[in-house]
Amino acid sequence: MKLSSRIPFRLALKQTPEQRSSSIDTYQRTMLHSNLLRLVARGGPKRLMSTATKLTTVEVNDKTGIATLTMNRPPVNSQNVQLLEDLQKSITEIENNKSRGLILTSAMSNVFSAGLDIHEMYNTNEERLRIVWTELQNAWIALYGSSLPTAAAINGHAPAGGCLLATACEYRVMVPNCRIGLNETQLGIIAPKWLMSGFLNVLPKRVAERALTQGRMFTTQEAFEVGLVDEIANSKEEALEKCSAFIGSFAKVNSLARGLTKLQFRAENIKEFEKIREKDVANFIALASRPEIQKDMGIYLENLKKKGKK
Ligand SMILES: CCCCCCCCCCCCC/C=C/C(=O)SCCNC(=O)CCNC(=O)[C@H](O)C(C)(C)COP(=O)(O)OP(=O)(O)OC[C@H]1O[C@@H](n2cnc3c(N)ncnc32)[C@H](O)[C@@H]1OP(=O)(O)O
Repeated sequence: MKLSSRIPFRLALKQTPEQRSSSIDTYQRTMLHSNLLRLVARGGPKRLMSTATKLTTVEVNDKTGIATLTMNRPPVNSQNVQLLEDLQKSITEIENNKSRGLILTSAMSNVFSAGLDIHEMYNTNEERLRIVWTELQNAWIALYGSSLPTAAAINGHAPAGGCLLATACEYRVMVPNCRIGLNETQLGIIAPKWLMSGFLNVLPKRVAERALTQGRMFTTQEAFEVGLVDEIANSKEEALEKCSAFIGSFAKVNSLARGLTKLQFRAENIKEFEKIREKDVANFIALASRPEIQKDMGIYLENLKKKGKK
């Protein structure tokens, strides 16, 4: 299955009759392929890999060779240093074990990830802020710069850092009635350029600029309509199946050629990021230490708690 051949029927209708019949044909082949993969994914024995991690698990499907990396930090997978480090360890392990692809998902029932753990940035010292931001950078680059096929099965809300992880992947499938986006401006903060790269990869510049300046959180349906997510699934299981089908679409492609091609698309963003990463840590520390930002964080945390008690 070629990626370029994944044309939904609604787009196929706008094509010439020749294009349409070829698209429908490839669409049917795609569906057949994905149904086959689903059968394999369901039936395939799963192997838990030996990750020495506390907050992530890795399961490899022996039949498909696809690894599922699950974040498991209740209640909302907020990204503390431990989770960010565990993500990196698991990604490295999946790469070293020559899995055919990586699916990122969450063990929570309604949240993919709530983004950075605000507690880790509140009332703390510069050294801790340095570690938090460096580990966020490291986790992002491990995922964004991986040559493996990557997909996110977004089985719940994905604000801020949650959206960052999802958009570092090549493909996104999301369950209904959730929200995803980079809401930084709503919080009175500015996301640095590298943090927007995944978002800018998948959205037209104009849509991305508006969403980022508004701090917009898209519903699942809205995210699908603008292309922030590629498919909607009715359940986590279906999302995992659709992600497997996406990764399976590379079955007949040379993996080295595929990986290098992917990295060529991402090289400029990665180079820019490497150039500024030290300075970016210093900027973050300066911003997060500001008394008014600290005050806002305290208020934000209080409001989250109050909302939780309602
Ligand atoms: C103003 C603060 C900003 C920080 C500024 C830092 C400096 C600048 C940096 C610049 C760039 C930043 C890049 C990335 C930033 C981030 O990722 S910041 C985090 C942004 N995340 C959010 O705004 C999401 C907040 N959470 C929610 O909206 C909801 O929790 C949810 C994800 C939609 C889930 O809802 P629900 O299932 O109803 O759960 P809740 O009841 O709301 O939450 C359960 C408990 O979890 C706590 N919690 C939620 N999110 C966080 C979090 N991000 N960090 C820490 N804790 C969180 C929540 O308080 C509840 O706690 P208890 O009441 O104690 O159970």
